[in-house]
Amino acid sequence: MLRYWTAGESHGKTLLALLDGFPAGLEIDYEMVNVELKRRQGGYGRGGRQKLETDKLEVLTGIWQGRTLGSPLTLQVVNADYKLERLKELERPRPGHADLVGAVKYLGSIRGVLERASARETAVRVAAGAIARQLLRVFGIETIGYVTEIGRLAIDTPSGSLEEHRVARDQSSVYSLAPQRDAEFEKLIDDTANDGDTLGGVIEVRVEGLPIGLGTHAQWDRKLDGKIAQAVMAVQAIKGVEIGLGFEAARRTGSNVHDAIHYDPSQKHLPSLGYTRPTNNAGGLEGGMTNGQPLVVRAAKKPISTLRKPLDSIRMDSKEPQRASYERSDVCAISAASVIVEHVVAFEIAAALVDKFGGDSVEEMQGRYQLYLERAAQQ
Ligand SMILES: Cc1cc2nc3c(=O)[nH]c(=O)nc-3n(C[C@H](O)[C@H](O)[C@H](O)COP(=O)(O)O)c2cc1C
Ligand SMILES: C=C(O[C@@H]1CC(C(=O)O)=C[C@@H](OP(=O)(O)O)[C@H]1O)C(=O)O
Repeated sequence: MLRYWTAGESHGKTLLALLDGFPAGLEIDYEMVNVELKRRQGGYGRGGRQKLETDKLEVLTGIWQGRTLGSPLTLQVVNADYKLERLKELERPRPGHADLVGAVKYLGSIRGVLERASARETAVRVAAGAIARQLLRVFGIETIGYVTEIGRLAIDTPSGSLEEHRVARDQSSVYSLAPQRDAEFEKLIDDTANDGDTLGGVIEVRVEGLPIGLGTHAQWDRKLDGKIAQAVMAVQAIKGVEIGLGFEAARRTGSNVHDAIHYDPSQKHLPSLGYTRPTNNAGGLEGGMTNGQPLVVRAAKKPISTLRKPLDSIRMDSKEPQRASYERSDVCAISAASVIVEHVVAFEIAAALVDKFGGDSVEEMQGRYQLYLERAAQQ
């Protein structure tokens, strides 16, 4: 079983991720991970913190001569802005952040809660996901995440190859697939910031090259749609997850939702084994299992909670009404969230891949993967 946990506070010494169950024999590409860490730090609308940080991956355990050993991997991203001991308590909880509930629940301080609730923690989730993506690549599985909506402004997803999408996304200051519309989005973010307000948006993640049969229908907590939904929903500020048509499927009749099944023997050698679907409304998952089509996941992110023009709140000590606290903050972090969601989805796919083809090493997994494709093609 491949799984991970993270540790670390936003302004603490360091952030750690502990990956257990990662197979032996993968050569870790640090540069690829660092590119994703940098991308997560970027996107138009980020606050001052990102000028202080230059996130870099360190691997503390589980590798020898650059390759994974099959023993637990510990990933580290050090915080440049380490100042936790000097930081003061926040007196007025920010609506939408973990401040109020956390301080009540833990019978403690707002500071002690916000430090861990903060999305700074996602740096190591991206590192874990980027290493998972390197495992996926061995099996020809590729991922991308991009922004499709910011506030009320939307962009249709153009059809194109993953590679074309990557080029477009990497040219866009907001990580959309339509860099020519950046100015519109930047203006919206600037105007909102000038009003002392914040923005959220919608992200889409695509995964291509998936074989039929990752995940299972057999037990509720092993269904891959459920696992993906949990991983995505557990990203800070994500409030909705859709797979394929998602909520739109509820509004259509069955014949306008379900993807017809065709067969093309010339595609028998592909991971989709020759089964073709003229549409992909299911978003690549049926019965909690991958169906050989691209996985399409969307996530809705709420606006940032810390407002320069704060909402009503109270003082925790006296309970008298006061505006919520304000401290340095992002105005819009949807672009960063697109990187995070891509990587948490990638991790779940890698975990499902290890579940199905797992052995102790990548080489063993490859052997089992080939055997499965050969046998499944005879069904
Ligand atoms: C990439 C990213 C950056 C974020 N930056 C901020 C921020 O600067 N200020 C803030 O108040 N919330 C920020 N958030 C959102 C909070 O972390 C989040 O709302 C909070 O932890 C409460 O959790 P919940 O929204 O999931 O309920 C950010 C979220 C993400 C994904
Ligand atoms: C540090 C990151 O995001 C932080 C997420 C965050 C929050 O409350 O979630 C609050 C801000 O922290 P700070 O007060 O230090 O500026 C963001 O900058 C990061 O993504 O690397």
